[in-house]
Amino acid sequence: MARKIGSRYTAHQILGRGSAGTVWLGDGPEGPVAIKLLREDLAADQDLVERFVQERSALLHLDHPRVVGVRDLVVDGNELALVMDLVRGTDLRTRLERDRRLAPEAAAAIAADVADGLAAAHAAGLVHRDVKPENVLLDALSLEGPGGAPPALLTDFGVAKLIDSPSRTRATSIIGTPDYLAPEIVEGLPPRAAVDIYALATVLYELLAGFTPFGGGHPGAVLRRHVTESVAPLPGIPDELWQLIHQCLAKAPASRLRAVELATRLRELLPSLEGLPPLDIDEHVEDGYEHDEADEGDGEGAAHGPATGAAQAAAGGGAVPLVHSRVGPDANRDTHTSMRVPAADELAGGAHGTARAPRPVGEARAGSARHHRVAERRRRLKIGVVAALVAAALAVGGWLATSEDDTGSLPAPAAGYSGD
Ligand SMILES: Nc1ncnc2c1ncn2[C@@H]1O[C@H](COP(=O)(O)OP(=O)(O)OP(=O)(O)O)[C@@H](O)[C@H]1O
Repeated sequence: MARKIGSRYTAHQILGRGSAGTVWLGDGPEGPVAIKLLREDLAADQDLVERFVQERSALLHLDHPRVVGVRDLVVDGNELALVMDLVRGTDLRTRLERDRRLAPEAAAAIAADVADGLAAAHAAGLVHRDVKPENVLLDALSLEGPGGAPPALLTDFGVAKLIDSPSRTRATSIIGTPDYLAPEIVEGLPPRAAVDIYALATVLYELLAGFTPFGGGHPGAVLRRHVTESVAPLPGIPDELWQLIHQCLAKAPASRLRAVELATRLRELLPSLEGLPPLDIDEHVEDGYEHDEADEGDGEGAAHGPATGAAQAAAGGGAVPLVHSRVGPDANRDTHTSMRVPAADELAGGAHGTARAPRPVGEARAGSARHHRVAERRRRLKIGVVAALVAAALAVGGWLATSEDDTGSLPAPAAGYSGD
């Protein structure tokens, strides 16, 4: 059902829902648009509305082909809406869920597009603060680029910052999505452009690997890993591509490349990545056995229990807002996180910490998406084995009860799995 947004826009149909609100397909004086209608509780926040208006000109002036343009900001009674360019296509999360991993050329091309968008934003003094696959839209109507990748556009500029108003978060809170948060944010430093580079390198890693480098398990554990753990090269990854990712995942913000350099370096690499297939990195994990003992021996999963928050979302391929959603679409959930900044000893592992040496590549971390896929497979296997044993026992019992020919011999047991 159509609804008016301010005096100039009409929203027709819901395109999707995020944690900050609902995105509608709409139209305005210049044709079709996407309208992000912020959640009521956000729209009712006076401080947020003021920031919204303050950000107005910065957002409206960020005009770049790799950034979803914000055309208008509407404050109308209790409604707060961002009117954006309409992108016909899907978001990168949806593509990743479909393909699980992208070929290096396509992954690098998409990351280069996003880096271009970030370069323009950073030059304008804007930090995105929430770079993740959900915030990258793929334009299905334009010509495909290298590796068959559709042109990518970065969206949701300014939203993380808007949500980060003093009345909504305290000075010690963290804003962002845990898997993509740079270590300096976890340590409580103000977010600068380098946080976007770290998040983009995380996205690029995820496009290649199918999982993020530090995700999985309790959100607090994810934050700590950003600060304490290093990441090993993905098997089979071209060395130069790995060097770029590695440099942009540096703990020290100053060691990371700037967006414009990253875009250039990625584009320079594209010819050498042409035709390479997606990395073949966790087929053995898919088989579900090779690293089980190591996984289960890692106390982290045990300490935090199975598939809480981040791991559940990661297992489903989704990003991991620290504040869990309430029931139902567009529920009154918080955007991103209001988690406090961990103390130094907690980051270092502390008395109850779980800091560990870097894992060998390919090993699933307890609590990670892969760990839970393995654990789930093992659980199903166990259920199957128990069911088979019960069936066998019933069969034997039935045979004993009904056998007229009591020779003392039992039927041969059915062949079945006996391991684990
Ligand atoms: N400009 C746009 N054009 C077309 N579709 C869009 C546009 N912006 C967002 N969408 C679609 O609307 C949906 C919700 O987007 P939204 O930005 O609200 O949430 P999100 O980024 O997925 O999650 P979150 O806000 O929790 O980070 C997404 O599926 C996205 O594909």
